[in-house]
Amino acid sequence: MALLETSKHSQGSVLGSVNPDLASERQTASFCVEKLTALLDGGAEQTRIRRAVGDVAFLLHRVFMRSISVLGSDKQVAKWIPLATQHRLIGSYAQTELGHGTYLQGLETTAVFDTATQEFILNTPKISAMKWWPGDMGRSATHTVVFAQLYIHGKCYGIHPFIVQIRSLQDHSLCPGITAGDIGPKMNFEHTDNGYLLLKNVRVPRENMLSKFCEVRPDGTYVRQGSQKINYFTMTAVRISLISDEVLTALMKACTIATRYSVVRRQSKLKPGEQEAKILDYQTQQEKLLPQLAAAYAFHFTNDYLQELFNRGYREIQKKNFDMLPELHALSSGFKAVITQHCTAGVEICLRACGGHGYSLLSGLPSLYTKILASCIYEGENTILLLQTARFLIKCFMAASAGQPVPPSVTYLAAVKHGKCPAKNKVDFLSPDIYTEAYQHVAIRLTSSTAAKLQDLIQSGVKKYDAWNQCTVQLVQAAKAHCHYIAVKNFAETVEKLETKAGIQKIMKHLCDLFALHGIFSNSGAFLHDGYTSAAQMDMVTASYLDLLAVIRKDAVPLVDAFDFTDQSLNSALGSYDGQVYQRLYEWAQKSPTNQMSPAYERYLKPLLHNTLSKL
Ligand SMILES: CCCCCCCCCCCCCCCC(=O)SCCNC(=O)CCNC(=O)[C@H](O)C(C)(C)COP(=O)(O)OP(=O)(O)OC[C@H]1O[C@@H](n2cnc3c(N)ncnc32)[C@H](O)[C@@H]1OP(=O)(O)O
Ligand SMILES: Cc1cc2nc3c(=O)[nH]c(=O)nc-3n(C[C@H](O)[C@H](O)[C@H](O)COP(=O)(O)OP(=O)(O)OC[C@H]3O[C@@H](n4cnc5c(N)ncnc54)[C@H](O)[C@@H]3O)c2cc1C
Repeated sequence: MALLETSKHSQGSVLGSVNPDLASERQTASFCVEKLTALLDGGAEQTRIRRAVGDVAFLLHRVFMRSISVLGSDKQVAKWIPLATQHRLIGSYAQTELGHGTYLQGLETTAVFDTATQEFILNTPKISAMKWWPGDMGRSATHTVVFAQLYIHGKCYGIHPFIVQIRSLQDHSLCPGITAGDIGPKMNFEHTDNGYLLLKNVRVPRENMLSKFCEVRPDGTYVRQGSQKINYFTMTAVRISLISDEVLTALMKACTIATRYSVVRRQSKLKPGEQEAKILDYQTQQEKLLPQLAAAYAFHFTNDYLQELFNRGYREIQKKNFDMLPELHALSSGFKAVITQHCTAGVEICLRACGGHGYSLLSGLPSLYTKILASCIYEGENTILLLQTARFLIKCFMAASAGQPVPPSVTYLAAVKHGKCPAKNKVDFLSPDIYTEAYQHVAIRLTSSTAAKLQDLIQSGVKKYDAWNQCTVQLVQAAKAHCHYIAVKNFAETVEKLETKAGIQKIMKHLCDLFALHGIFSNSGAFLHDGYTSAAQMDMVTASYLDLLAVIRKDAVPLVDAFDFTDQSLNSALGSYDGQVYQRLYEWAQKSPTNQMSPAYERYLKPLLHNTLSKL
């Protein structure tokens, strides 16, 4: 869809004036929007830089670069990263095959080391081994990181990454032994040419196996530092980057579009005798949109926490200390799944909250939704990743129960479980201690009860793998509860440290309360299950939750303005900064290709209509 004239800056208007209904929402902000934007960017200087650079178009190219930067030796980084940074090559990440995406041990592409020529010979032994899905592989990429089973002197060492040139830098023709193309149409993911790749006796030099942690010496000796899963580390890195770069941005854009539209759209009479109400004045509309807004802020701060943990873990790994890797894998996996799932559902809620106009491509919402839906699948299908988190939780729960030390994010598993929620009235549920403890209680209960079921099954003679499979639904629940507890706890701790001036801490506290209470309100069974909270206390949660909607509603527009998206990046007739919705819808519709005379008229309609004419 063509980008029609929109203001280049988030505070501009090409149509001259800002819709008064939207303008009035900006006069009553309880906090400084510019300061909140700076907080989200990590400082005013970062805001200035971001505004200057604009939205960096994300290519799979960065996943290629990330593979080399985390798995490549210093020499390989020095050689390949400058070429990729200057776009003197276009990279791709070729791991998934037609027959395997999740089960990496099952990948069938082979890389056999030839000591005579000091090369690896890569092959696609059968159709199911064909690389299938790699982004930019279809037409664009000149190079790719291929994940293949490494064989030396007939012994398999598991999957390893190899840099392979697939297209000529002179004329973009396919290199010898390479067959590649596009995998065909997808559910609106056309901005990337996902492709297929077949390898037939493709030879690459020994230096092309990424060798920061694993190396093949000239005589064929294999040397590895850290666990064999270190070759999965790119995925850990991308899962964390993915959250901010792709998924959270989509939710923030959807919240911006739906919120601005909801103060411009007037529909039905709320107060008899007055003009039609802004749809955001309806409690149900607030209950659709404001928890999504709270989640966007919550997960922004969760991502800061993950990024800090990753940076710390990566520094340790570079010192060859791999102790943090399991916790990093468990958290990145769990949050990639929880946040992609929540943001996908959130974007859909925003789309549906805009009525018919939300369904128009001109709203920008359908393309946000279909694009973000893919994030629940790629970079690790969500169920698989939640089971990885659960595997870590069960291991740590057993260790904690035996009094052994466990990583910081799971020390709570050894905490004494509280019998009952101490809240006496609805105000108590605005206390982070009260709701954080409630989330902790549920997380401990789900992990401990599933661990007990697992143990009972095994002790009753069920094979371990069968017992595990019979617990996977509850293991997924435990993993989600673990992540929600950490997200709530982290949001509350972050708010505690915020500056009180400029009204930022107050509005963030309201959003933190809303995020936490929305989770309890919409998943009340988990909190009522063992009597930890009573039905009366659940009524208190509901009362505080609904009160918060009215409080936050007043700041809804300033809260989305703080995301600071330009009209160009929103690409939405409903969400532009000036709120001139109807004018833009009409203008954009007139210019839409759907308004060109269809060839079907000449071929089908005209003969029919002329035939009718002759009969009238
Ligand atoms: C700067 C960048 C910008 C990016 C900006 C993003 C924007 C993005 C835009 C869109 C871009 C689309 C990009 C899509 C790109 C793909 O989709 S790439 C392909 C993604 N594919 C996957 O994620 C595959 C998922 N599958 C897997 O990871 C593995 O098969 C599984 C599920 C972890 C199982 O592996 P396995 O070898 O069978 O291992 P398993 O027996 O389950 O576990 C063995 C041990 O390994 C450990 N382990 C497993 N994995 C790991 C790991 N990763 N780390 C550490 N330990 C691990 C386990 O914890 C376990 O430990 P213990 O419990 O034994 O102590
Ligand atoms: C838009 C898009 C872009 C992509 N880009 C890339 C790329 O650039 N590079 C790349 O290498 N790959 C890419 N992929 C592939 C992607 O990584 C895989 O599709 C993903 O890892 C899921 O694997 P799969 O397709 O084999 O699904 P499967 O694993 O076959 O999943 C199908 C179903 O089986 C279930 N299942 C599978 N195993 C288990 C189990 N052990 N326990 C319980 N349930 C199980 C899953 O939960 C799921 O419900 C992309 C995919 C998409 C959609």
